[in-house]
Amino acid sequence: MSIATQIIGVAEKLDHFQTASFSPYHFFTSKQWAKFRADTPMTLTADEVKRLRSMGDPIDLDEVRRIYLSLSRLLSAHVESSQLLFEQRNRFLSLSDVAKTPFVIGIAGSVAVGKSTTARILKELLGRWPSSPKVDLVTTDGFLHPNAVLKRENLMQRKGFPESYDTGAILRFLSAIKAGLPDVKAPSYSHLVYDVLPDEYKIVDRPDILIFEGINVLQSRDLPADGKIVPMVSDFFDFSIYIDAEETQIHNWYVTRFMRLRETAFRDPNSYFHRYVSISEEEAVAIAEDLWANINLKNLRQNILPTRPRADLILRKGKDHLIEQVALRKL
Ligand SMILES: Nc1ncnc2c1ncn2[C@@H]1O[C@H](COP(=O)(O)OP(=O)(O)O)[C@@H](O)[C@H]1O
Ligand SMILES: CC(C)(COP(=O)(O)O)[C@@H](O)C(=O)NCCC(=O)O
Repeated sequence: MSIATQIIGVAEKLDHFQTASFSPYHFFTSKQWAKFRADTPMTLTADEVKRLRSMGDPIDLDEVRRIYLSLSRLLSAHVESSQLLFEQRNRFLSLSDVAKTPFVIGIAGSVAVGKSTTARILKELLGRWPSSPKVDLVTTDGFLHPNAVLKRENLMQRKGFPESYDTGAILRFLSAIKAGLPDVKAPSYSHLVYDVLPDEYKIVDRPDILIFEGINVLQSRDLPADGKIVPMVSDFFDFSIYIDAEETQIHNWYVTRFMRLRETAFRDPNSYFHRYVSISEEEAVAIAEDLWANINLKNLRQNILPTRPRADLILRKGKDHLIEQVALRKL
């Protein structure tokens, strides 16, 4: 057999591993996925969905019915079984008065892919299941280093890259949450001023579920030279979701959103991007293209997309932010 034929043979075998039977995931079309909602009642109204969606995301009640009812039903099954396991373990170990720890769901994906909308819809839906009346949502942008630090370290062009976050603070926050501590503080970020808000915190007080959303939540860490084992953010997750879409789609959503923000949020004189209101449309598109190509796309390719295989569930979007395929990790 020639070397070329052998190489093709190996390539075909590798390709075979990518097919469904060798994949660690079950794949569903959105139509198949929609059937799993069974008789889950729709607990949101069209107006609530409008209020929860981010700018430019056309999600409506049909999409919630198609995708999110099945998802909230599946997640609530996971929450209930982990609560049951918690009780059984306490009985087994004769432990009493053990603080209940929140079920933590991580949501990852590119800038502008629509993580915030998914997180807010899930928060509302999950909060209406009897097993999880209290659901909190925290985004990782609050854990970014303040602009003053990023400027000093020459990292303003690396906002969103692993080194722009205070990973130690994220790990301390999640450790406190998983220890069942009351009144844990999460720092806040403002997209308007494009910076962390000093002395503004969200208090997370022993929710049933914590949704932790951000581009970086499935990232691993380099092993430190001293050989000490450091936990990863995802070590604290009970379930993780990656929101996925073609690079060209996300690029389009990012630039379109930037141009719409120019008509709205950027008009506020406090907006970090206020100076882009008075420039020409062509110049503004060029700024958005530059931010996309030099920061967010690089980050997507280098640090975000490589984490996709670590997710328990991958929601794959097509055009108009509509979910076309759902991949669920086999148990
Ligand atoms: N410059 C900005 N000014 C105001 N709001 C913004 C700005 N950039 C992003 N946002 C809003 O912040 C939220 C988070 O955006 P992003 O981090 O890109 O994640 P995603 O689009 O995946 O939710 C979205 O609701 C978005 O509309
Ligand atoms: C703040 C972000 C890094 C998103 O962070 P996340 O909420 O995912 O932690 C992102 O919105 C951002 O500001 N990126 C830098 C380039 C830009 O201005 O688009």
